[in-house]
Amino acid sequence: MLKLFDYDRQDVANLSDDETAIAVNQLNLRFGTKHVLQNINMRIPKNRITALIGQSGCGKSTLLGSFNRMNDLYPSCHYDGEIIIKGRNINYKKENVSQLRTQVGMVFQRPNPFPMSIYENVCYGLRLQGIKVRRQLDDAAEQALKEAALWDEVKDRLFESANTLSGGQQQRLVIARALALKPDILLLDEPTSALDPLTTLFIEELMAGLKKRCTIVIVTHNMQQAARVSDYTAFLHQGRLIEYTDSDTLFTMPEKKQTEDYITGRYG
Ligand SMILES: Nc1ncnc2c1ncn2[C@@H]1O[C@H](COP(=O)(O)OP(=O)(O)OP(=O)(O)O)[C@@H](O)[C@H]1O
Repeated sequence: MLKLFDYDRQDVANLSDDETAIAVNQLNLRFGTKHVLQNINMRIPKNRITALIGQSGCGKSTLLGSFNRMNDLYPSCHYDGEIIIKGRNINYKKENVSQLRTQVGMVFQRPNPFPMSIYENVCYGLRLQGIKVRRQLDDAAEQALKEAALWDEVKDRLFESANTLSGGQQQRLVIARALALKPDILLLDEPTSALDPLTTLFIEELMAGLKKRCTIVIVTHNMQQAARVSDYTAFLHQGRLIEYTDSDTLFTMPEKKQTEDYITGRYG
């Protein structure tokens, strides 16, 4: 299978702190009495793409949302264990969650541009940070739109409503909005499942380029996509991390029978 990007294969079981973007230690998460993530331990490497795969309901999105405390939005959610990002345990009660979410950006399945212009969408987070200087906003918007491979398509219509863009353009706009804040980590929750195959490939190529500047974690139901774009893949089953290794090994020589059953389509 053709990989979009070559990489030096690292052993994710033995990453040093310097090589690690996210270290998860003994993470347990419950919604009410439902134990959704069970004793998760993993290290996600910096500047690589890591895919989370598994059957519907196995906890992929919940694990992804743990990396920027999205699950805090649900009052029934309780968790313990550590998630270390840049030396800080982000599960610490006093963590500054809005600052965390600028460092750890998130893009969802359905493109969700705000009902405002293309330009204002990209500048939204910067304005919240208090940046007012027009030149600074212009430069940041241009850079983020270029990084999201959207600049050429929108540079002459920056002040039109974001709703006039196609679905694929809207998803790249949402990526640009996150990139404008210079995140260290980008979380993508099924970012292409609402897009056509060509647009999907375009976004996959974009991801391969983006990992030079940030760490990417992606939830996907599409195993071809995981095999194509990710350097590492974690397979979850009923809230447990069953197998986590480089994607070539996971998709060609999985160690666990449950992984093999899933990737060969025997269940899920
Ligand atoms: N806010 C919530 N309140 C209660 N239960 C929840 C909540 N969010 C998720 N769950 C439950 O937690 C479990 C894991 O859900 P999650 O969305 O993480 O799975 P997933 O693997 O991402 O599934 P899918 O592939 O279908 O999106 C499911 O049983 C789900 O019903």
